[in-house]
Amino acid sequence: MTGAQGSLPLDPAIKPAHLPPGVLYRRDILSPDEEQAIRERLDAGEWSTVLKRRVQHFGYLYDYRARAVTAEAYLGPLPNWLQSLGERLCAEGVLAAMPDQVIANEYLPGQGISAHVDCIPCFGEAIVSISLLSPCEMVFRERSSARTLPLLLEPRSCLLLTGAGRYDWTHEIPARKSDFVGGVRVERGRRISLTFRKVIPAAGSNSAAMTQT
Ligand SMILES: O=C(O)CCC(=O)C(=O)O
Ligand SMILES: [Fe+2]
Repeated sequence: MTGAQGSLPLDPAIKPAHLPPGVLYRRDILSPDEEQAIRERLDAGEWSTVLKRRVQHFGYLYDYRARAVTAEAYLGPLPNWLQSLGERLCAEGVLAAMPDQVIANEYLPGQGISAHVDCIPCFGEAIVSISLLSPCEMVFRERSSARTLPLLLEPRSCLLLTGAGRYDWTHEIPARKSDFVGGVRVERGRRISLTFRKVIPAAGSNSAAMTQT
């Protein structure tokens, strides 16, 4: 456990019973101005098209095929703006340790990410995803049962995965153009997420039982 869990204020609208254990959700970690500044920075950078969705990797390159982060994958320190965001996550008690790897994911309406557990030997326990621009639903599935829990990720919100929510539940973003939330259809637009992780040194390849997209 990170020890950070207790200090992250839970969003009062999201009851803990509606989230897997170890998963915390918080709105408005970014201001609308910061959100736009991040979008501009990313769009000024180079989006990779190796996957169906576009991605940018910072700190370390994650090898989706080998499911590994090797020492050769080191790209250099996080750029200042991501370093500052990582420091803010630590200062606000979301993360206990500075992240050193960030992946920006872009999802156009109809795009998603299939059910997976983030690479266990590659990354530490705490994983944070910050959402930008458009809402979309994330679905958690308990690996030992058929239980599923949906969570609407709103723009500028922050999601923390630790403990069972990190290891014993998969998470996915269904590839849809809209989501039904509380009986209301919510259209998706272009969404960007920033996922913050800490690389485990000399990480090997992941176990065959895991999927990482
Ligand atoms: O887009 C997100 O919020 C989640 C991304 C994700 O699960 C991942 O990169 O492993
Ligand atoms: Fe993930």
